[in-house]
Amino acid sequence: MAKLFRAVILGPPGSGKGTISERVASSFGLQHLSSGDFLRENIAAKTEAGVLAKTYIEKGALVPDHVMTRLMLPRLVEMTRHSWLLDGFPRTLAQAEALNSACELDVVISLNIPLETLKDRLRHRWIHPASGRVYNMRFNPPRVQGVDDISGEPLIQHEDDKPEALVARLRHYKDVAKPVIDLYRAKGILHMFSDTETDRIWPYVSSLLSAKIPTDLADAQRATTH
Ligand SMILES: Nc1nc2c(ncn2[C@@H]2O[C@H](COP(=O)(O)OP(=O)(O)OP(=O)(O)O)[C@@H](O)[C@H]2O)c(=O)[nH]1
Ligand SMILES: Nc1ccn([C@@H]2O[C@H](COP(=O)(O)O)[C@@H](O)[C@H]2O)c(=O)n1
Repeated sequence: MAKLFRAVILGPPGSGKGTISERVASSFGLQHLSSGDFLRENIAAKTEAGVLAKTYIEKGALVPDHVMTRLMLPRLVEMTRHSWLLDGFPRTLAQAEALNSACELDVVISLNIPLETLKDRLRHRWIHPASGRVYNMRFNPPRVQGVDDISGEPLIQHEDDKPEALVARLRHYKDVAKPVIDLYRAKGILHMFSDTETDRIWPYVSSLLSAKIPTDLADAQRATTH
């Protein structure tokens, strides 16, 4: 069986992790696990972790490391037989060390996007909660404003995308992300991408993964996901 491929995508809120992760999943057949979406699923299901996490997310704060690790690592065990791309976790050094003790990563992608670009993107982000489909009134608008293209259900904006919560998220992200980025740079697996447009970053991410993911694995993964 071809060696499985494990990757992480890092970046501040609004940097395009979800957008690029969907393209990676579609192009290379990796399973995309978004920690933010998984948290929101747990919040909606009123699980113990979800109820606790909600109190932090509403304040634009990070969920404590032990809660995130206890939530994410068992989910990764369920995905043991798949190649995957992890989005939004790890967010802190403690989370990165917990992840590193559980599995070996092949690639870490880090998105470096200007602050004003992030603010503008999140101001115009609309989401269909049930599916997690993400829209942007300037980048990928829905056919009908405020309505999900597939289900016809209403779109919402995340509370923590609102400007007052966003400033806290962005300031805090910088403080906690640096040691994580330094850790993966020291491991020699960090690949940093900087631009204001996802469409300009994507070709470089795609080339990197094409070089790193064994062809037989990519073909096998695509076959299972299409
Ligand atoms: N204008 C513009 N919007 C973009 C671009 N790339 C992504 N977006 C939009 O910007 C918003 C943020 O993109 P996401 O992919 O959700 O970013 P993220 O890093 O996953 O954000 P979090 O979930 O908050 O961590 C979404 O509404 C995207 O549709 C781009 O190149 N230009
Ligand atoms: N490792 C993480 C991941 C997420 N959070 C909290 O969830 C919110 C939404 O996450 P997105 O990836 O969709 O932005 C985020 O703002 C954090 O409050 C976390 O605490 N730790």
